[in-house]
Amino acid sequence: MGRRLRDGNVASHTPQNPRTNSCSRWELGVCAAVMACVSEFYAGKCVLITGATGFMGKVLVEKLLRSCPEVKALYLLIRTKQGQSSQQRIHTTLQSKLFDRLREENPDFHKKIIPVSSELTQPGLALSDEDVQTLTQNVHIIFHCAATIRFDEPLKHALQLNVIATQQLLSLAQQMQQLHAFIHISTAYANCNRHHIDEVIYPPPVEPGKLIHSLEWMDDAIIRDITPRLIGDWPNTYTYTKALAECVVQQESGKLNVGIIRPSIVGASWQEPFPGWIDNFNGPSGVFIAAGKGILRTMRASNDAVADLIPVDVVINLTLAAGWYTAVHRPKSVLVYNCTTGGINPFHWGEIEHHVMSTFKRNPLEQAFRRPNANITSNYLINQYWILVSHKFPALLYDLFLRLSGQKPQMMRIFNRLHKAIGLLEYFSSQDWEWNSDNMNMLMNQLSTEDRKMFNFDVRQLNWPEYIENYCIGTKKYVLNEDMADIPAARQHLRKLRNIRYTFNTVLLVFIWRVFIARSQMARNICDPLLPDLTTDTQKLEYPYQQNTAIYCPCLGPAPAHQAPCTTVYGRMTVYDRVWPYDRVRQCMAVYDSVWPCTTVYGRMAVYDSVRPCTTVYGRMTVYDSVRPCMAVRPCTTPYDRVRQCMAVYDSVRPCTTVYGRVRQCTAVYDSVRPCTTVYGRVRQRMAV
Ligand SMILES: CCCCCCCCCCCCCCCCCC(=O)SCCNC(=O)CCNC(=O)[C@H](O)C(C)(C)COP(=O)(O)OP(=O)(O)OC[C@H]1O[C@@H](n2cnc3c(N)ncnc32)[C@H](O)[C@@H]1OP(=O)(O)O
Ligand SMILES: NC(=O)C1=CN([C@@H]2O[C@H](COP(=O)(O)OP(=O)(O)OC[C@H]3O[C@@H](n4cnc5c(N)ncnc54)[C@H](OP(=O)(O)O)[C@@H]3O)[C@@H](O)[C@H]2O)C=CC1
Repeated sequence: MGRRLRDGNVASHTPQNPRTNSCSRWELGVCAAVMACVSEFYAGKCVLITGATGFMGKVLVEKLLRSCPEVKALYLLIRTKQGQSSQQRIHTTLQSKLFDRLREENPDFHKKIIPVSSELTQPGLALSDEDVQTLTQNVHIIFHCAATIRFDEPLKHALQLNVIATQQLLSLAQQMQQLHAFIHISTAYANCNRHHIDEVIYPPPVEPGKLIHSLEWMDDAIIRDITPRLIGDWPNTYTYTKALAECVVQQESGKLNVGIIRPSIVGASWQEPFPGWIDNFNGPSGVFIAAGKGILRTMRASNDAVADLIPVDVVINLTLAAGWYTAVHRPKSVLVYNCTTGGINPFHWGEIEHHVMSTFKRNPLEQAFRRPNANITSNYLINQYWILVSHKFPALLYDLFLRLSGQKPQMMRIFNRLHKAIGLLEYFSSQDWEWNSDNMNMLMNQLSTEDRKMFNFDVRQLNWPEYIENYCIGTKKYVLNEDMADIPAARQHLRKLRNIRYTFNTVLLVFIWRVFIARSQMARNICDPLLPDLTTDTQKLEYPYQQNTAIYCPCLGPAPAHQAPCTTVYGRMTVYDRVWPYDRVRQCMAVYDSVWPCTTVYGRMAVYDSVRPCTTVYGRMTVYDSVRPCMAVRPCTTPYDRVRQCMAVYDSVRPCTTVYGRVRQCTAVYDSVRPCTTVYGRVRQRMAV
């Protein structure tokens, strides 16, 4: 148990009423020792909440109204947005599925909600005088959740909302006559430039007042240029301004009772109001969805790094309990609560990957782009390779398909956005931090048995595989609004995708084999010995070339004597094209065949000799042999087999083991034709003779 002093040092913390189950009757006179102190504390209280239309704000409003039904009023500071007033916006927010359980239990819950129009980035929070008066007279507890959580927010705007608005809210709080507690929601990553993070407010990277003053006169372009220098060790403007906000809270808290909650990565609900509730793409949710849709195949993350996820209901339960504790026990200094799981019940990104993939295979998302199969790696190059092969290449192909079918290409655009988003998250998934959570434990010990159940934030009980499964299903149901009844159709779609993949892979393999491997001697040298030699001993004796050709023609049988496969120009050209796509040779052979199509080896040799009598072993043997084995060996019916057969014959003349040697061997044949300055000229000449 430790209390933090304003100078950031840790001191031993003794609650002002150090009883077991210390529900303090003496300060606010609200509860009995084993009763639900927290909910009774909120009875009759007016609570001000900022950020109530946001992810955490909504869960806070719901939980407060459901578990503290005697709360008097909730003042929600909401800005007008997209032409909707704060009243209309809260009305829309309350329609969310999140409030279904509350609607059932207490249909009149909305009567306690009082929307107050407020733009937090404006002077005086843009509150009307009347609203200021109402708030200063009535509010007992403030929960400040509003913030910009975008990692790419321009520094000036992030500062305005996360720091200046906090400052203004604190000065409004100072005017409040009945305020018991001010709870500020920060983030566990406010000090992510450190590896070990205690529950203290660390010295700010820069004096917030000075920075605010400097940025006031600078134009946006200058600020953009100096932002990387200003934020230094912090990965983005969000974490940087959250660190400054903590400092502002400490500086401006005066006599207020202040608590700071630092959640790590807030995920879907664990238990309340129902498992798996989530309504946005932030943090890991977007990554899970992208992986479930089969779009995301690779991401940089460390398998062994702790994934410090924390369910949103855990954060809200802790926040409400901290509100109670701060008001009742009035710690002398700002108390910071690191609300994390890593130190208590660690789970790793590698395990998360496994459970996310297995859940989405069992409960597929609709209209997946590919079968879910994402892998994380900490290696930059491997990740880049997979981005190229598994992201960009399929995106290009799909866009090509869309273009050809008259639609607008979109896949590359989606991938670019995804890469931007995951690029911003990688900092958090590639390393881990150690957070001290003494104050969270202390607060748990302060709760009555009843409260521990009602405001449960004991993450030791969290069963990760179950939680991740509910989380993934939650993204399907509440973010993508997909119906669970349609899962069989989604599975069918995955099966279709699998068949398409098998077909595509087979075609690709054949293509690669024919275009690259079949032309590479090195690859053949590797592959050929692996193929079986099915030649019988008799065949070997009868026809020595079969020893060379057998391995290329595994289904050898005695060939009919008259068989002469090289009978067409096309077949002949194909053979040459495969061996060496050299236009002149093709031309020559085409000319020969068109002049005198030969069906026997002797005939062919005669043609050859009529153009240029072969005087070299290479030239002679190669031409002769390339024809001869074809006549004896039957099963080589494809051009590809034929080429291999020919090459085997070449090898029998002078086996080559290097690519270079191979090329030379081939060119020896061509060279015997080459002395003609032009082939046509030569042939015409010869023909004339
Ligand atoms: C299976 C693999 C398993 C391995 C998993 C590994 C996972 C690692 C996860 C690490 C998470 C670390 C989080 C650290 C959090 C720090 C905690 C906090 O305090 S603070 C809390 C954390 N704060 C944050 O997480 C904020 C991070 N987000 C941002 O900063 C910005 O949204 C942005 C820069 C990413 C995109 O900006 P911009 O290009 O202007 O685009 P818009 O904003 O306008 O949105 C465009 C579209 O994209 C959608 N979408 C949004 N986010 C994601 C996403 N992550 N992804 C995908 N999609 C996303 C969005 O819904 C929208 O859809 P639509 O409406 O068009 O259909
Ligand atoms: N989500 C997470 O993973 C984590 C969040 N946190 C902290 O929790 C808090 C809540 O986060 P979360 O709910 O996820 O964030 P959301 O982005 O979901 O919600 C932000 C809220 O702030 C409000 N807001 C933003 N700008 C203004 C403005 N100018 N005037 C009035 N209201 C404004 C938004 O209102 P509007 O609807 O009008 O935009 C919205 O209600 C933040 O302080 C964040 O730093 C900490 C750790 C992790």
